[in-house]
Amino acid sequence: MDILKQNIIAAKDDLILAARRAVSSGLQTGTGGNISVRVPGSGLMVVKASGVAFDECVHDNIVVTDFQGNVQEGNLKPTQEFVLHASLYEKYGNIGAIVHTHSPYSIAWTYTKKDLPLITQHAMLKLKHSIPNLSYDTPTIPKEGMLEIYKNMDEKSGLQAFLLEGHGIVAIGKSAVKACQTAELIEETAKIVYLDAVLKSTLKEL
Ligand SMILES: C[C@H](O)[C@@H](O)[C@@H](O)C(=O)COP(=O)(O)O
Repeated sequence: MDILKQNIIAAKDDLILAARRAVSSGLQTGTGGNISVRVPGSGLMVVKASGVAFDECVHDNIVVTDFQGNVQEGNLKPTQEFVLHASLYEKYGNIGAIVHTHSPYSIAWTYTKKDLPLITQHAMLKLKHSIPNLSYDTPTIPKEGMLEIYKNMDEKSGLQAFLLEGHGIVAIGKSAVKACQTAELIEETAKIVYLDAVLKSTLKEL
Protein backbone atom coordinates (compact mmCIF):
# COMPACT_ATOMS: atom_id res chain seq x y z
CA MET A 1 0.00 0.00 0.00
CA ASP A 2 1.40 3.46 -0.85
CA ILE A 3 2.28 5.97 1.86
CA LEU A 4 -0.64 8.34 1.05
CA LYS A 5 -3.17 5.53 1.46
CA GLN A 6 -1.57 4.51 4.76
CA ASN A 7 -1.68 8.11 6.01
CA ILE A 8 -5.36 8.46 5.05
CA ILE A 9 -6.21 5.27 6.94
CA ALA A 10 -4.27 6.46 10.02
CA ALA A 11 -6.00 9.87 9.90
CA LYS A 12 -9.44 8.22 9.63
CA ASP A 13 -8.59 5.90 12.56
CA ASP A 14 -7.67 8.93 14.68
CA LEU A 15 -10.90 10.74 13.68
CA ILE A 16 -13.06 7.72 14.55
CA LEU A 17 -11.35 7.21 17.92
CA ALA A 18 -11.79 10.89 18.85
CA ALA A 19 -15.42 10.94 17.65
CA ARG A 20 -16.31 7.94 19.85
CA ARG A 21 -14.43 9.45 22.76
CA ALA A 22 -16.33 12.76 22.39
CA VAL A 23 -19.65 10.91 22.57
CA SER A 24 -18.71 8.71 25.52
CA SER A 25 -17.31 11.64 27.49
CA GLY A 26 -20.53 13.63 26.92
CA LEU A 27 -18.92 16.32 24.78
CA GLN A 28 -21.29 15.71 21.87
CA THR A 29 -24.75 14.28 21.27
CA GLY A 30 -26.85 13.87 18.11
CA THR A 31 -25.39 14.96 14.78
CA GLY A 32 -23.71 18.16 16.00
CA GLY A 33 -20.00 18.88 15.93
CA ASN A 34 -17.27 18.00 13.48
CA ILE A 35 -13.73 16.64 13.45
CA SER A 36 -10.94 16.71 10.89
CA VAL A 37 -7.40 15.35 10.70
CA ARG A 38 -4.62 16.49 8.37
CA VAL A 39 -3.15 13.84 6.08
CA PRO A 40 0.59 14.57 6.46
CA GLY A 41 2.52 15.81 3.44
CA SER A 42 -0.44 15.76 1.06
CA GLY A 43 -2.44 19.03 1.20
CA LEU A 44 -5.43 16.88 2.20
CA MET A 45 -7.56 16.37 5.28
CA VAL A 46 -10.06 13.73 6.35
CA VAL A 47 -13.23 15.28 7.73
CA LYS A 48 -16.60 14.24 9.09
CA ALA A 49 -19.37 14.30 6.49
CA SER A 50 -22.15 16.82 7.09
CA GLY A 51 -25.07 15.47 9.11
CA VAL A 52 -23.28 12.30 10.24
CA ALA A 53 -23.23 11.69 14.02
CA PHE A 54 -19.86 11.24 15.70
CA ASP A 55 -20.69 7.67 16.73
CA GLU A 56 -21.70 6.81 13.15
CA CYS A 57 -18.29 7.77 11.70
CA VAL A 58 -16.65 4.85 9.87
CA HIS A 59 -13.95 4.73 7.19
CA ASP A 60 -16.53 4.69 4.36
CA ASN A 61 -18.41 7.85 5.35
CA ILE A 62 -15.40 10.07 6.14
CA VAL A 63 -14.62 12.58 3.38
CA VAL A 64 -11.09 13.10 2.03
CA THR A 65 -10.73 16.57 0.56
CA ASP A 66 -8.18 19.25 -0.24
CA PHE A 67 -8.41 22.68 1.43
CA GLN A 68 -10.33 24.16 -1.53
CA GLY A 69 -13.13 21.61 -1.12
CA ASN A 70 -12.20 19.29 -3.99
CA VAL A 71 -13.39 15.94 -2.65
CA GLN A 72 -10.91 13.13 -3.41
CA GLU A 73 -12.67 10.25 -1.72
CA GLY A 74 -16.23 9.63 -0.57
CA ASN A 75 -19.55 10.67 -2.07
CA LEU A 76 -20.81 12.69 0.89
CA LYS A 77 -20.55 16.44 1.50
CA PRO A 78 -17.90 17.57 3.99
CA THR A 79 -19.01 19.35 7.17
CA GLN A 80 -20.74 22.74 6.94
CA GLU A 81 -17.77 24.03 8.97
CA PHE A 82 -15.42 23.32 6.06
CA VAL A 83 -14.04 26.88 6.13
CA LEU A 84 -12.99 26.59 9.78
CA HIS A 85 -11.10 23.34 9.23
CA ALA A 86 -9.56 24.03 5.78
CA SER A 87 -8.48 27.62 6.59
CA LEU A 88 -6.65 26.56 9.75
CA TYR A 89 -4.72 23.77 8.02
CA GLU A 90 -3.82 26.07 5.14
CA LYS A 91 -2.55 28.84 7.38
CA TYR A 92 -0.80 26.80 10.10
CA GLY A 93 1.31 23.90 8.85
CA ASN A 94 1.75 22.49 12.38
CA ILE A 95 -1.94 21.83 13.08
CA GLY A 96 -2.67 18.10 13.04
CA ALA A 97 -6.36 17.94 13.93
CA ILE A 98 -9.41 20.04 14.83
CA VAL A 99 -12.33 19.04 17.03
CA HIS A 100 -15.51 21.11 17.27
CA THR A 101 -18.19 20.12 19.79
CA HIS A 102 -21.46 21.52 21.13
CA SER A 103 -20.71 20.90 24.80
CA PRO A 104 -23.35 22.16 27.27
CA TYR A 105 -21.38 23.72 30.13
CA SER A 106 -19.03 25.46 27.70
CA ILE A 107 -21.92 26.82 25.63
CA ALA A 108 -23.73 28.00 28.78
CA TRP A 109 -20.57 29.88 29.81
CA THR A 110 -20.34 31.66 26.42
CA TYR A 111 -23.53 33.62 27.20
CA THR A 112 -21.57 35.50 29.87
CA LYS A 113 -19.60 36.99 26.93
CA LYS A 114 -16.39 36.51 28.95
CA ASP A 115 -13.38 34.33 28.22
CA LEU A 116 -13.45 31.08 30.21
CA PRO A 117 -11.20 31.40 33.31
CA LEU A 118 -8.99 28.48 34.31
CA ILE A 119 -9.86 27.87 37.95
CA THR A 120 -8.31 24.46 38.57
CA GLN A 121 -4.62 23.64 38.98
CA HIS A 122 -4.81 21.08 36.18
CA ALA A 123 -6.46 23.47 33.70
CA MET A 124 -3.87 26.17 34.47
CA LEU A 125 -1.05 23.70 33.97
CA LYS A 126 -2.38 22.32 30.70
CA LEU A 127 -4.22 25.21 29.05
CA LYS A 128 -2.01 28.08 30.31
CA HIS A 129 -4.43 30.95 29.60
CA SER A 130 -8.14 31.64 29.65
CA ILE A 131 -10.08 30.35 26.65
CA PRO A 132 -11.12 33.11 24.21
CA ASN A 133 -14.87 33.45 23.70
CA LEU A 134 -15.58 34.56 20.12
CA SER A 135 -18.92 35.69 18.78
CA TYR A 136 -20.41 35.15 15.30
CA ASP A 137 -23.93 35.90 14.19
CA THR A 138 -23.94 32.99 11.73
CA PRO A 139 -24.31 29.28 12.62
CA THR A 140 -21.08 28.44 10.78
CA ILE A 141 -17.87 30.49 10.60
CA PRO A 142 -17.57 32.42 7.32
CA LYS A 143 -14.21 33.04 5.59
CA GLU A 144 -14.02 36.64 6.86
CA GLY A 145 -14.77 35.40 10.40
CA MET A 146 -11.50 33.45 10.41
CA LEU A 147 -9.55 36.69 11.06
CA GLU A 148 -10.86 36.76 14.62
CA ILE A 149 -9.62 33.20 15.13
CA TYR A 150 -6.17 33.96 13.65
CA LYS A 151 -5.85 36.90 16.07
CA ASN A 152 -6.39 34.54 19.00
CA MET A 153 -4.04 31.79 17.88
CA ASP A 154 -1.32 31.16 20.44
CA GLU A 155 1.42 29.79 18.26
CA LYS A 156 3.96 29.83 21.07
CA SER A 157 2.17 27.40 23.38
CA GLY A 158 1.06 25.32 20.38
CA LEU A 159 -2.13 24.63 22.27
CA GLN A 160 -5.10 26.46 20.90
CA ALA A 161 -8.77 26.40 21.74
CA PHE A 162 -11.72 28.75 21.44
CA LEU A 163 -15.27 29.05 22.54
CA LEU A 164 -17.89 30.14 20.01
CA GLU A 165 -20.75 32.05 21.61
CA GLY A 166 -23.98 30.03 21.70
CA HIS A 167 -22.26 27.32 19.70
CA GLY A 168 -19.42 25.34 21.26
CA ILE A 169 -15.75 24.49 21.58
CA VAL A 170 -13.04 24.43 18.92
CA ALA A 171 -9.91 22.56 20.04
CA ILE A 172 -6.76 22.10 17.99
CA GLY A 173 -4.15 19.41 18.55
CA LYS A 174 -1.42 17.24 17.10
CA SER A 175 -4.02 14.47 16.74
CA ALA A 176 -7.83 14.36 17.00
CA VAL A 177 -7.59 12.38 20.24
CA LYS A 178 -5.29 15.05 21.74
CA ALA A 179 -7.66 17.84 20.57
CA CYS A 180 -10.56 15.90 22.08
CA GLN A 181 -8.73 15.70 25.42
CA THR A 182 -8.33 19.50 25.32
CA ALA A 183 -12.06 19.90 24.60
CA GLU A 184 -12.78 17.59 27.57
CA LEU A 185 -10.64 19.74 29.85
CA ILE A 186 -12.43 22.89 28.67
CA GLU A 187 -15.83 21.32 29.29
CA GLU A 188 -14.70 20.08 32.73
CA THR A 189 -13.47 23.61 33.53
CA ALA A 190 -16.75 25.20 32.42
CA LYS A 191 -18.64 22.73 34.62
CA ILE A 192 -16.48 23.50 37.67
CA VAL A 193 -16.82 27.26 37.06
CA TYR A 194 -20.59 26.77 37.02
CA LEU A 195 -20.64 24.59 40.17
CA ASP A 196 -18.39 27.08 41.97
CA ALA A 197 -20.77 29.93 41.14
CA VAL A 198 -23.84 27.93 42.25
CA LEU A 199 -22.20 26.91 45.54
CA LYS A 200 -21.08 30.45 46.31
CA SER A 201 -24.54 31.86 45.69
CA THR A 202 -26.15 29.05 47.75
CA LEU A 203 -23.80 29.73 50.67
CA LYS A 204 -24.66 33.43 50.55
CA GLU A 205 -28.35 32.58 50.94
CA LEU A 206 -27.81 30.36 54.03
C1 LIG B 1 -24.88 24.93 13.07
C2 LIG B 1 -24.22 23.61 12.82
O1 LIG B 1 -24.69 22.71 13.78
C3 LIG B 1 -22.74 23.73 12.88
O2 LIG B 1 -22.39 24.01 14.17
C4 LIG B 1 -21.89 22.59 12.47
O3 LIG B 1 -20.62 22.97 12.83
C5 LIG B 1 -22.17 21.32 13.20
O4 LIG B 1 -21.87 21.19 14.35
C6 LIG B 1 -22.70 20.16 12.48
O5 LIG B 1 -22.66 20.33 11.10
P1 LIG B 1 -22.07 19.23 10.14
O6 LIG B 1 -22.85 17.96 10.37
O7 LIG B 1 -22.25 19.81 8.79
O8 LIG B 1 -20.62 19.02 10.53
